[in-house]
Amino acid sequence: MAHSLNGKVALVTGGASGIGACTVRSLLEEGAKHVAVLDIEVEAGNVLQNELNTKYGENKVTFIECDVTNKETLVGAFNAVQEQNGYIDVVVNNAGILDDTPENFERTININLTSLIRSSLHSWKIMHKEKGGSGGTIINFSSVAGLLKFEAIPIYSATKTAVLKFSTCLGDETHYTRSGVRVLAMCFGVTDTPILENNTKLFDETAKINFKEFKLQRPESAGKAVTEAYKQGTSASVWLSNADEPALDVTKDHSKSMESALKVYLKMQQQKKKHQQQKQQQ
Ligand SMILES: NC(=O)C1=CN([C@@H]2O[C@H](COP(=O)(O)OP(=O)(O)OC[C@H]3O[C@@H](n4cnc5c(N)ncnc54)[C@H](O)[C@@H]3O)[C@@H](O)[C@H]2O)C=CC1
Ligand SMILES: CCCCC/C=C\C=C\C(=O)C/C=C\C/C=C\CCCC(=O)O
Repeated sequence: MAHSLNGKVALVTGGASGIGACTVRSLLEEGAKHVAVLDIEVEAGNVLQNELNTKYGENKVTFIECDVTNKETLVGAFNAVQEQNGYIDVVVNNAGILDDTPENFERTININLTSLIRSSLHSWKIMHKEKGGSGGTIINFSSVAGLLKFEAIPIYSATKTAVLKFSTCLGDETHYTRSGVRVLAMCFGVTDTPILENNTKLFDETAKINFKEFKLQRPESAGKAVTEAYKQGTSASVWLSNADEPALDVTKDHSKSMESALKVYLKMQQQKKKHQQQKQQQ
């Protein structure tokens, strides 16, 4: 059965830029009644809110300044959205960073995994049919780094693998039957967003990739894939959004994702090897 976004209230963490902002746009395109954007980037959040309220009508989007790692602020933001809209039907846990430096790896885990779990469990509590809720959907952002092996980013990859496992367990049919809470996982291939600018903060400097040489996925394709997965996905399903191709359900066959993703990443591996050889020759 296809699910509809018409009239739904959604909350997107880290929704002020990149894939999150494109997800906000796609949710509104699909008829969402209201979208709350939680982010630490106040200027970008306000600009997005104003732009989309002009386009779609007053009070369609609310920006809330929120660091997802702060428990009180996160729960406060959920409460504010519930008070304003009566309910939250869809939670998109998008906020994430890629910083595998030894100095900052704990923040990467905290944002990408701990806060995502906290947000999911809070959403679960609100939406759970046996706890007074009416069901809903949680969409958690993993990555091709949760499906394939990218040795240059071990910490980021660990968080994304854990997100994948957490989401497929929480969304399992045994839970879904009772909770009415669908949990989906999205795996994106490399997508052209500000996260690439932090490509300098790598675990291993020799792995530096020049992304300018590749045709990267457009963030709009990733945002569209999120709403496609929302419409079609069963609970605990895993979706791949790579190279601007339509969203692909890879729950049963992760090798499909390999097939699609490897075309791009084999080329990256070659570039990396060349870079390493050049360094050795210096
Ligand atoms: N761009 C890519 O190639 C891929 C991205 N992803 C995932 O998609 C998600 C979004 O990434 P992008 O849009 O690419 O990055 P981005 O850097 O454009 O967006 C991330 C957003 O999260 C916000 N954010 C960061 N820390 C936060 C915090 N503590 N509290 C609240 N908001 C916070 C940022 O301000 C920003 O608006 C991340 O989870 C990322 O891991 C997954 C696969 C590929
Ligand atoms: C090596 C750092 C890549 C930085 C790219 C920026 C963001 C990507 C976020 C993702 O979730 C995508 C996941 C993996 C990166 C894909 C390819 C990098 C290849 C790295 C390698 O082979 O060494």
